[in-house]
Amino acid sequence: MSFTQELAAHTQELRQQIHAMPFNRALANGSLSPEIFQGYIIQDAHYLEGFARALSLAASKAPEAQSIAQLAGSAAGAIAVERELHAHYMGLFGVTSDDFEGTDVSAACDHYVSFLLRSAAIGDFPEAVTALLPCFWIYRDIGKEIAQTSRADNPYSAWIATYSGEAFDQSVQRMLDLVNRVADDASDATRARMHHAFQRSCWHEWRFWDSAYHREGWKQPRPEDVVTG
Ligand SMILES: Cc1ncc(CO)c(N)n1
Ligand SMILES: Cc1ncsc1CCO
Repeated sequence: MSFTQELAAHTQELRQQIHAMPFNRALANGSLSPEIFQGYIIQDAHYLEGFARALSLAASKAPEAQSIAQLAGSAAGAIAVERELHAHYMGLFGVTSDDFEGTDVSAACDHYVSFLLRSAAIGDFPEAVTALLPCFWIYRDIGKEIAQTSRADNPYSAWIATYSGEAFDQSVQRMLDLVNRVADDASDATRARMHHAFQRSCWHEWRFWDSAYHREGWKQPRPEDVVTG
């Protein structure tokens, strides 16, 4: 079994739960509320910028030239997707740049990006690339699965086409190959840290969609929890 197959086996339940989320079911049949998608796409624009920064940091730590180019290329790819997909949907749903500028990053988005940046900045290269893998892999799984059932008139078909498409598939495959090569040379202790980073990022993927679906911002102190007198 390859290392990435091991990662998949250890996270099977959570990844299946992600497929079953109401956000993804509604995206698949086109019934997802435009307000929810709008909130999601604004957070995802923030996310992709942070993700590209984390990829660039990981690129700077790569042990050989080919991986530097691969990770930096994915960083450029993420910014290109951010521009195209987000401009398309922001136009379609009437999100203005003022709406975007005026929407603070959500707690879930901030937490995920902080985790990726911390893994890339403080973790070693194996940990960094494994933390970054679910962003690629889970989106390809979800994109391909949804593409099988989605109708051509689905309002979210541009999103579905991006993540089920050939170009994205190639970058996901290169990332899987990279993580498998890194794991081949890694000690048991390093592999254990890679597993942990992967599980954390899978959880963040779940949380990002859950938070978008429930339109969560930043939880605040409850009045009833404030003790007076
Ligand atoms: C939260 C999130 N994870 C992964 C991707 C795909 O890169 C994305 N666009 N957003
Ligand atoms: C992971 C990822 N997500 C959107 S673009 C991209 C990199 C494509 O190379």
